Amino acid sequence: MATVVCHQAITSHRPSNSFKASHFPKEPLNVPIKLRQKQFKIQATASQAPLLDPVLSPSKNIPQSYKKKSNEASLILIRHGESLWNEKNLFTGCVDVPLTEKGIAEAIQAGKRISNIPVDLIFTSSLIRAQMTAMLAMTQHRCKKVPIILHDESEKAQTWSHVFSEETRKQSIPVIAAWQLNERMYGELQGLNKEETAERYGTQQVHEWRRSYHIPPPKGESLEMCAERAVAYFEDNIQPELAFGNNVLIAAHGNSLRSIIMYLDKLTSQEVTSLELSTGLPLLYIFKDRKFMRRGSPVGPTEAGVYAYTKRLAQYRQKLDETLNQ
Ligand SMILES: O=C(O)[C@@H](CO)OP(=O)(O)O
Repeated sequence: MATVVCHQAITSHRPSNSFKASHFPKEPLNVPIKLRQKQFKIQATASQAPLLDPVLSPSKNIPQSYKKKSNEASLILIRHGESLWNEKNLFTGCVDVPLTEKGIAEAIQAGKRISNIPVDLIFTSSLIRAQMTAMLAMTQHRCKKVPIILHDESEKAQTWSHVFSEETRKQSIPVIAAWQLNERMYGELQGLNKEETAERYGTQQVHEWRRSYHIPPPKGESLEMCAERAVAYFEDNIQPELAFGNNVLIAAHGNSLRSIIMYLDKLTSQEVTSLELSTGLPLLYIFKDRKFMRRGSPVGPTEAGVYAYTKRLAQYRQKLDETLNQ
């Protein structure tokens, strides 16, 4: 299988000038500073360690910010549940529409399926359907932590959303909303009915707009253009977190996730044309030794197979069982 998008070396990120150097604990260079700034903000006056999962954290006394948490991490991808425009069969793209009742149920079901898989950090797009999906899925997680959206749109938003209790911080999961993970911008197709558009322009033309890698819809983004921002964001902000040992959940969209999966699975531009993602379906990857290993879709919390993915995941589930049975 040819490699279209190569795994690039993880680059270091320097603190921006606007942030005082003294605010930065020494960290592995592969930990994105921007993200740590955000984490730091939520940690406020606490220990300055990264947000840790107490279940996975080997020792609560060692400042975790100074060492890699683990050489293995889980990555869960979820396409949002059905939206009101999916239901109406309209091209949606970057139009910000919410989930339907069915979409809400799908998100909750996805949450049940990943409820025993560790999540330390959540990335969503800036669109409500992805954010709703992440939040609803997390209501089912057995860790019972609270997902908290980090607001960095202004200094004031950052300051006003500080959390001043370390205990509370430990019981929370930061949620980072990034426009780069938004759905592909569908240009002049946004709001049009898919079936009517196929009748007007021909099935073949509409299929090329929807699924080809290089061909953009009128005044919109091709999958290639979408990949330029979504995969770059993944490489710069998400992969370093996985390399650090943080377990990540990404809730995003059909096409932004297709571009990320193309990168993870090293699909060719031809192969990605037949990649379809169902709404609300979680997909699990294990990141180890700088490689992504696809593990399919977790079936459900009661299925034994889910816990056989890796020793680390089995241990996590066992710890959850012990903690919750106490
Ligand atoms: O309308 C959209 O934004 C997308 C995802 O729902 O549609 P398509 O499957 O055609 O890429």
